Amino acid sequence: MTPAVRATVENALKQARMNLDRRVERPVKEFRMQTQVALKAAKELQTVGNLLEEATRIIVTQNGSNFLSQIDNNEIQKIVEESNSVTKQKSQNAILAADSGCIKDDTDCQSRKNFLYRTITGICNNLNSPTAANANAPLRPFLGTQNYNDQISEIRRAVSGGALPSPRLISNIMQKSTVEAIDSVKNNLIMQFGQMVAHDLVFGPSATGPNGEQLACDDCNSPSPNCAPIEVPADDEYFPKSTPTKKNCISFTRALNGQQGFGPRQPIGQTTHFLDLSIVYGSSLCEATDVRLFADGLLKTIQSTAGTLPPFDKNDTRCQSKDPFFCFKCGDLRSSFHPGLPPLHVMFVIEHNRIAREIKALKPTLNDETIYQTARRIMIAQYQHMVYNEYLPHIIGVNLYVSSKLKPLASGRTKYDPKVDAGMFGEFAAGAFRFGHSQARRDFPRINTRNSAIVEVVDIGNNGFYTDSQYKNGGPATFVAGMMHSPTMVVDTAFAFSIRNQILEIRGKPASGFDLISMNLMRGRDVGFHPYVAYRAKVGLPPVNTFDDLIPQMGQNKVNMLKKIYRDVRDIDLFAGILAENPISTAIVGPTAAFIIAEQFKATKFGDHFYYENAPEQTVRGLTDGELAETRKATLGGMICRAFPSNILKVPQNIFQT
Ligand code: HEM
Ligand SMILES: [Ca+2]
Repeated sequence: MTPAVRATVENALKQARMNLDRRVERPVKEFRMQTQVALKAAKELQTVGNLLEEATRIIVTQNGSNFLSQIDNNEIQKIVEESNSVTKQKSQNAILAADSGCIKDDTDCQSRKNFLYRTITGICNNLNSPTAANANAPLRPFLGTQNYNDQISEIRRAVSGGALPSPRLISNIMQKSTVEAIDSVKNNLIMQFGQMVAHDLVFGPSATGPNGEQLACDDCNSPSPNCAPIEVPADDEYFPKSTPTKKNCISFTRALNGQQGFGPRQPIGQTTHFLDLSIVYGSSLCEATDVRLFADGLLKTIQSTAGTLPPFDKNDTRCQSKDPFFCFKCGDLRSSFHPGLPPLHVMFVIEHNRIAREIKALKPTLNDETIYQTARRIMIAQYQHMVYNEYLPHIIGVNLYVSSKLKPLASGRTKYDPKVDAGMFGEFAAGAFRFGHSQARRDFPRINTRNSAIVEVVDIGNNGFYTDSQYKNGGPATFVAGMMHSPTMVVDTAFAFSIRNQILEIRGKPASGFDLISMNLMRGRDVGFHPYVAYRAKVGLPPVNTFDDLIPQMGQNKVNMLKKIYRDVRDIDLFAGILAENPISTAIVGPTAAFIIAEQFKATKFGDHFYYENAPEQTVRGLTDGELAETRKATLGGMICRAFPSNILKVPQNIFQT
């Protein structure tokens, strides 16, 4: 970088700091429910991210966008530190150390320990690029670039230059145009398992105020670049409607900006991007510490009359159910979000502890750490096998599954490719893998398998961060039984009432929650998705000039629906487009979602040094041949039977079918 460029950068940073000091970010007046809570390390990144976003804006305004190509982003970290314009930028190691009081990850990638077991944060998985796909790594744009109106952060606009239609309007029209349908074959466990996989891979934290405050983003005229309020149409049937004199908006906080160089806003994923059961073991060192018992390799549990439960999290301020029905502490902050999650979380914890006890019985002299890490390694291997062997073919269909080399081998080994970045694609995280929101039904019927009767039906709509139901009626096991024996919904453009109206609604306070479908649509714009049609070429679908060109993938009715929503075919949001596509053969999603999901799971498999089928090499101790042979026999059904032996006596032959 030339001295002149450097001087321009330093000036822009100085000016940006002053602008941020003057910027009014409105914190919420009273606490609001949220799932996308940013942890400490993400907030550290945001301090720099917000500064660089503002500095980019200044440079583009003053020097034009071409100037950005003269800036060497590798030098920016140092300049930011030297210019002292933010509290000293923390390096990755400092972020790890920021978890003071918690166990430490060994960040020396050359040390042997990291080669034996995965780190908690995912650091050192890729030895050439130690922070690739670790907790807080950036989301990767599927087409290589993001789409913002100003190339920096402003939400995409319609081809006409005006605003795109409100996501709530889109959600309403999709719902009205489609008849809700239940899946005639698949059960609700496929939805719930999918959400666990989603939470393992993705956690996009929301932006906060400069001091970590929750932002108020419900003012339709909010000037904050961290807010994108969702306008409620005048004919809305649930949320307070907009009127000719006053617009009403559903609150929407943008994804936390973790950009560490000049250029566009950069969303991040706060969990490890690897498929590594971070939902169980945590993605930060403090989470990992909180869930461990630190004796005999065990994880903490609670014994209740409803069976084994995860330990309490008495500090979760989002918890709506009161003492003694505390919310739970698991490896992921969203574990008490709705009734379907704690049962699967506790199942993994029970299985971990069973394996740990077995190891201890076989080798009584092993210490806590070794037992914990060994059990964790076996658990992750079993779970990866379930995802690749049992779950994925149902989602993307057998042909793509096989041609993408996602099917586990019957024998032999896979080969790790250090050139593959396992990091999440933004379009997977905030688009394609959210197909499950259309699978979600309104309720969770609980079944007592001893008499096969439904004992209770628990609605998602008034059970967000209420865990009282987990302590009653047979506990988690009856939820799992219910999921196995009740159907899931078809993936299409119709959604369950609670999903569209009552996410995180507080009991007795109608419209205090959110519409998940409009959040998905806005999230896609927030993180810079291109319009749906831009992805089709990569998928191998024919180009689109008019709405009618979409008929082969969507059918006339869906195309009519999209015409009602968008003025130009190039305006269609990715999430709306993929849900409007008809499923491909033997899949539950259409060609575009299937393609993005397949590409992601390829990266997740071949870019993970610890993927369970990889050959053991000098640097990473993979599974032995015997261990791998055992892992290849692992099934989700088997784990369910072992976790709930007194309640669940049999499971479906195909675990994802009723
Ligand atoms: C009852 C079921 C479910 C509910 C209530 C639910 C709710 C939510 C909510 C509130 C968000 C955050 C939205 C945002 O702020 O942008 C989210 C994100 C997400 N959901 Fe779901 N979800 C459910 C099931 C599923 C399923 C079955 C899948 C996939 C198969 C899935 C995949 C995702 C993904 C990939 C994200 C992004 C994660 C993140 O950035 O944190 N969800 N979901
Ligand atoms: Ca993970």
